[in-house]
Amino acid sequence: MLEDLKQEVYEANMQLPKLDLVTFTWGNVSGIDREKGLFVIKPSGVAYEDMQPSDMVVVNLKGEVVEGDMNPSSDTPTHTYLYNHFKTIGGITHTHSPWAVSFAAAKLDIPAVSTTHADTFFGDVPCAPALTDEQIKEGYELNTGKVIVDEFDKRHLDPDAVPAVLVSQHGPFSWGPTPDKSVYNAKVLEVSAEIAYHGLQMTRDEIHVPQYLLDKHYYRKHGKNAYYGQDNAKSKDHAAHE
Ligand SMILES: O=C(CO)[C@@H](O)[C@H](O)COP(=O)(O)O
Repeated sequence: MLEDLKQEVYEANMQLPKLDLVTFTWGNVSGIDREKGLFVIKPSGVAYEDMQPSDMVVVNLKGEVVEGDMNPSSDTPTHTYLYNHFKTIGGITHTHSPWAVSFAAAKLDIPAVSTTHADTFFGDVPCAPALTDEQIKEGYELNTGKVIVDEFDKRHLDPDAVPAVLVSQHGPFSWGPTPDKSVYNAKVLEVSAEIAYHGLQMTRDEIHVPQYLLDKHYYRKHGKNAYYGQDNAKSKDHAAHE
């Protein structure tokens, strides 16, 4: 079942060590077949060099394993929650990449301070709040997903415009239309976090990129303005400035 998707998710997971995004097994990538309502995720705790496409685990949107001999990633409840609530995404990556985790440890958003960031993320990448004791008792991974979605709802953020988040004291989750794209976004996030950290250390000045730059990059990437639909007069006005 889903052999092509297993191959695609396997190859995306193999990128994590190659891109220096993981230590040991501290990362996972999944991909979804929306028509079948099933997603594929790497097995938990298996070294990347020992992993095979056939080891990938197939999970339904209730988070139940429907095929696979190994346990799915321990972050499967979070992937499940995100696929159920962010309907446009096709792949999710989670890592413990150190620069992004440093901002998560400090409970800080990653500020948009460079075009490196703005080319991929339309604005600051939010840090979702730490889970309460009750949420942890209810189920850490499940509530990690809920905390992410609640934070995006609270900030009125479009997950396609900002395809990543930090979970306090845990680390980054990124997503995209494909597993491969979610890994790309994870790497851009890590590089952006390192740039932001150094920029913030070097000056007390305001270093956010100007809003028009975020708008411009979003327009170039999505062919529409973040705040306006295609048919809005302002978007034509905005396009005139491209
Ligand atoms: O933070 C944690 C565990 O505490 C997880 O993110 C694991 O690091 C992911 O490992 P897999 O279960 O995917 O192998």
